[in-house]
Amino acid sequence: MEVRARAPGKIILAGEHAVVHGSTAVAASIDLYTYVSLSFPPHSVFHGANDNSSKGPKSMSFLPDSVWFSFHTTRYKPAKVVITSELPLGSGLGSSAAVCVSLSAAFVALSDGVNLDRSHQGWSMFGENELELVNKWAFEGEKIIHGRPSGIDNTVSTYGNMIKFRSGELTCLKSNTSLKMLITNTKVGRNTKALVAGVSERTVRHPNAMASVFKAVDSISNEVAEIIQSPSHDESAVSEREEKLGELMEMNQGLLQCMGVSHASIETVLRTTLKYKLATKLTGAGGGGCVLTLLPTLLSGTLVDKVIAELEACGFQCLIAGIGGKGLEISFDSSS
Ligand SMILES: Nc1ncnc2c1ncn2[C@@H]1O[C@H](COP(=O)(O)OP(=O)(O)O)[C@@H](O)[C@H]1O
Ligand SMILES: C[C@@](O)(CCOP(=O)(O)O)CC(=O)O
Ligand SMILES: [Mg+2]
Repeated sequence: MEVRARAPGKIILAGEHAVVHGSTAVAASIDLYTYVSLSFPPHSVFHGANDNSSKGPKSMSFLPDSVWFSFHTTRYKPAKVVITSELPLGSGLGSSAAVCVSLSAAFVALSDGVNLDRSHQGWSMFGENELELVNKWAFEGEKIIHGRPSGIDNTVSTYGNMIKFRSGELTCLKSNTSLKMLITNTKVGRNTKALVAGVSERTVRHPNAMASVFKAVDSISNEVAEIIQSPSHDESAVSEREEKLGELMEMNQGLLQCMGVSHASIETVLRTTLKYKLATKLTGAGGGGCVLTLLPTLLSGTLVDKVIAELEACGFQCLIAGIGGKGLEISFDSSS
């Protein structure tokens, strides 16, 4: 029996870092995935606890009040885990959450006591209870990688869509029109754990100033969420909405700079896109990594190509991903 799980990456439209300190943030899943395959080789032999020749869970059960697996320690069975990812790692697109979500999902799918139709062909979704369970486990995994995660990345990777998130509470945002974002990967490596710790240290040094920054970000995120959900029936309403969103992205970027998480490479992307009057902000932890540029609906394809060419000439990598799609999915293969 093999189970495959796939979980998407994400972009944060507003509120990264501040969300760790209780502010609202807005995020959307993107159509780039991390895949986990978990299989038990056929005819594998169970080993006793004192037999060190093979390690791995025979079966798992969930303790309702805890958020991690309970392994049966008396007997072991070898398992093979293969992880592949379409996401660049450590770039702000939530690869850490995607690997935690997909890995947790694979374990949940094969654990005892979970009622699933394992004969179903192709990708399928978990029920509400399983999603909640996976999200909790993935949050525990994010704690190992991020140190102090807000939970927004694992939540949007689990549930997909576009979400508003604050202190563990998520609201699904319903948008009538699509948003188009250019994602520029500066290819400057960085580490979320270190950047999140840096913001916390600055908060200790300047508690009042930082509280005001986080409050401003909270207002920005709430306004972004409102705009995303506002009806925009005609062209002028769409343009007005895009102008407001662009302005809020620029304001958010200014506040991220206040938090100390921008970078020379991010500033280069900002300057380049500003020449085309396009709004840009970093996404994720910053310090390099990926940057978002809002592409207005009426912007010509030629102009988009020109911006991309100029950014790529700086050594950056550009992509346009589908946003707000599906979250976690699983599939079973009983023949293997
Ligand atoms: N496919 C993967 N396989 C193994 N580890 C991974 C994978 N994807 C992410 N990680 C872990 O997550 C880290 C990157 O997470 P992070 O710094 O939070 O950036 P981001 O989540 O934006 O990609 C990697 O250094 C690695 O430890
Ligand atoms: C900076 C932060 O808001 C998002 C981090 O995202 P990423 O790991 O850079 O993809 C941290 C968090 O919310 O846990
Ligand atoms: Mg991460």
